[in-house]
Amino acid sequence: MNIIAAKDYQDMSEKACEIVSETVKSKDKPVLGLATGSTPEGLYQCLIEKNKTNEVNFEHVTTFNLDEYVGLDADNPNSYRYFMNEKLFNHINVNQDNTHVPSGVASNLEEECATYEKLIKEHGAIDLQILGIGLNGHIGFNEPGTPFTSRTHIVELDESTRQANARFFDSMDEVPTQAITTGIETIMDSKKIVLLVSGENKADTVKRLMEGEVSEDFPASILKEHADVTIIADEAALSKVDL
Ligand SMILES: N[C@@H]1[C@@H](O)[C@H](O)[C@@H](COP(=O)(O)O)O[C@@H]1O
Repeated sequence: MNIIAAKDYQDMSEKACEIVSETVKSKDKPVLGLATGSTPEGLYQCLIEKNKTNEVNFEHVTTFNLDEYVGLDADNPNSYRYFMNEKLFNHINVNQDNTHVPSGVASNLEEECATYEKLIKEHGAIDLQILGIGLNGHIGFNEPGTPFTSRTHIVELDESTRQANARFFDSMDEVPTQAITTGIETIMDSKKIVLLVSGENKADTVKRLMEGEVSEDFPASILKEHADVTIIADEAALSKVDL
């Protein structure tokens, strides 16, 4: 794993923005894997700026998001589709038809998982996958215990994950209990992975990622076995590790 130490959240976002921009510029039909959560918001803001100044063109870009809550549709402000439209897609020149987020309201969710996997395969592979990380080491919504061989599937969300994400909802009762997520193997199939981490509350998570063993108890640990992973973490997130 390649570690890039960033000064703060802004610096982390700008460094990630450079890598995404380079990937988009270097491919004819770039395929990006995108993440939600607070962590990549600064990256998306930076990409919007670069698109405005014509530095980066998203015309031929295809995107695949990692996950979606079961039961929330695109019009629900807490759905990840809504988040992506608001935070990125509505502000760049991407063809909306080429932006993919699993549907959490599909009538047959198992079928939706298989269709989503197939769609990714039809595009070859994800050139660059952006990841955040949950406090318990989850990537996408792959909670501890998820087999490393998993592909897109339905998950029961950990109580700790529901609590961590409750800040976006009016009450804990409204936080969905299930999600649809690309699997760990789906993520590992990406050609390049960039994991973003910011803030002191993730310092223990980063320490475990860097110093702990590879185990299904801590899903992100599998990233150590990928040939091209870069972690961009700010000083606060790195405060408990010796580099
Ligand atoms: N499914 C998402 C993850 O993809 C994300 O990485 C994680 C961390 O979110 P944040 O960046 O807000 O800490 O939250 C959610 O659970």
